[in-house]
Amino acid sequence: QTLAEANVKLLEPYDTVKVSKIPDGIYLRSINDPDDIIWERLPEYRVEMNPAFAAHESVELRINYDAETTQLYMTLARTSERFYVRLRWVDDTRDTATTFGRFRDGAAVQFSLGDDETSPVMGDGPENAVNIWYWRADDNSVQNLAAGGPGSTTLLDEQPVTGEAMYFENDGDPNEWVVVMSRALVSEGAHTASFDRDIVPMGFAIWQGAEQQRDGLKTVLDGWVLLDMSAD
Ligand code: HEM
Repeated sequence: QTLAEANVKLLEPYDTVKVSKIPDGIYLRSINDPDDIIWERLPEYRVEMNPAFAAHESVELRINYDAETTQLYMTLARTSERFYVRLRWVDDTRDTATTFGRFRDGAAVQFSLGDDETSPVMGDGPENAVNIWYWRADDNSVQNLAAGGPGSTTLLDEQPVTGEAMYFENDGDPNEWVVVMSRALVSEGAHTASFDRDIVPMGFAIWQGAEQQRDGLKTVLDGWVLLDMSAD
């Protein structure tokens, strides 16, 4: 465990975490600025990410269950208008294109549209769907998706989620991606997660492009983190 890890609280699946409130009148330099000083003032947490189990055979052939768990660092915040998640993780290489044997880096968060009984494996059927925000390093955009289990990922008509990423080549320390995604708290549309709830179950996925990760081949949090939205 590095010093950086020791200073950041580890969240286990099904832990509750309070979403920080950014006071009214405080603004980021730009809407999703990954490098804004505000992030240093808010608590950061981490979760341990493990390879997603093989949902189909082609994943089984490529998966490396012995791979070390990776750490995903996160800051969870809201203003009176928007919800923000800032993700940070070590990645030696910046993969922004899909070429032979290499794929783009990516990150996604998912929200249960119901409670934490919904499957954290991207939901389970149309009645137990999830809303996914999916950032990809190739076009640096965030897609607003819905899924009711692996293989059912659908691009939604409404695209209210925005994001921005920065890749830091750190002198002496490992390189890392920092990605901020955000959305207005109030957003219309089918399969759009509501933040007007006491508890919002949230999940996480990371794709390391240099390790051929794409689709189901990725690291995930095995379960939900329960967002406590009550801060004011
Ligand atoms: C054990 C857990 C999981 C398994 C077994 C799994 C499996 C899969 C499979 C088989 C696919 C390819 C078919 C498709 O596009 O639907 C896929 C794609 C995808 N998954 Fe998952 N998944 C898991 C967890 C997650 C989590 C936690 C998230 C988000 C936080 C997520 C987000 C996505 C996204 C965005 C895609 C589309 C990727 C692309 O277009 O390259 N998954 N997953």
